[in-house]
Amino acid sequence: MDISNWRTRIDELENMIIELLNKRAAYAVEIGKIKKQEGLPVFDASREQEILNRVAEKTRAQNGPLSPESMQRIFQTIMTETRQVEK
Ligand SMILES: O=C(O)C(=O)C[C@]1(C(=O)O)C=C[C@@H](O)C=C1
Repeated sequence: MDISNWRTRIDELENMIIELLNKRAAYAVEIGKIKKQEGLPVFDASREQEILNRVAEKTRAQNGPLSPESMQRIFQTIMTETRQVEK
């Protein structure tokens, strides 16, 4: 396969990732509404740590090519941005 074929595949995956990230954020918006009703803070350090641990574990099990640390950085950014839509 040539570069342009691989890029087409990447483009397709990006569309899926965008859709999934927006779906994830939409669920978080619902969590944000409940937190507001219950007077809870948006930031939940223990939940974020739990996600980061699971992300590293799953990435390790898949054997890369992304490292567990790299995947954790990606998910940390996702959660930081998600907090913004919950406000
Ligand atoms: O699970 C929650 O409580 C959320 O608000 C969602 C979420 C996330 O993006 O996964 C976002 C902010 C919190 O700090 C923890 C997790």
